[in-house]
Amino acid sequence: MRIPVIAGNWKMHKTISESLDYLEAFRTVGEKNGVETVLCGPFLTLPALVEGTENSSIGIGAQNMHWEEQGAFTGEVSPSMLRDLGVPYVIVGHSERRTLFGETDESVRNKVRAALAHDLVPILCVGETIEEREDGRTQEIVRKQTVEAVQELSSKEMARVIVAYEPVWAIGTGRSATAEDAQDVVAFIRRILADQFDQQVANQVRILYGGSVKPANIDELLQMDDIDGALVGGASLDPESFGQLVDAAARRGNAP
Ligand SMILES: O=C[C@H](O)COP(=O)(O)O
Repeated sequence: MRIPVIAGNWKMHKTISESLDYLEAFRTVGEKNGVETVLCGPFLTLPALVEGTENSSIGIGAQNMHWEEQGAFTGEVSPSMLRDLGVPYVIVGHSERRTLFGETDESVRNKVRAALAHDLVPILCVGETIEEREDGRTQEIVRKQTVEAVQELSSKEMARVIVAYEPVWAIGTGRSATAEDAQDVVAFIRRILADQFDQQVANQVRILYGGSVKPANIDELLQMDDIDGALVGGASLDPESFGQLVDAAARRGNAP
């Protein structure tokens, strides 16, 4: 059985002291058996988040990293720096990185490989824009982004990757994909993984949905066979609502 994942992406929100206040409130609601809970804060908050979640099951993630070990890359953070800090997860290829910061399929591939080589779990984001969806190109885009990112991995490496399907038009817009539409694309990603690797690997990989996930729509999303959790932006900023999402995943995990 795939363990559900609820990952919060704070994006460029929260100072160190705000992060600590958040943890104070979240620690009691965020730890649930059978759910992998992850908080991805801005780089500066990561040491406080790692320290503040010691002896808890809450995992901490970065929102980006460079793929090189070290070098003349002003402003960048390397995988070994994250590892050294005790950060186990990293978001890779978020659409905001792709569209606002020029991230390419090639850099995403390099980052996925580097994350795995440093024993970090990459949360690989893929998803189409509204124009691509309206042109009927969702599958083409999602296939390209997925294949380009994972094509050089071994099956063992692939099984450790978490994939997040995030249609760009649903991010921060309040307009979530319907659970059925999200399921269709997530199932399609699983078929791509079966083609690229094998069915066993495809069955193992956790695939999340992201895009305007909130307490009001999480249950229907989690009822879908192939959706193993959520990558959450806005609703992860409030410990109460993020806790409700974790609760929903715990209920799903406990369901017969
Ligand atoms: O990484 C998270 C996604 O971009 C979703 O953001 P959102 O929940 O605010 O739509």
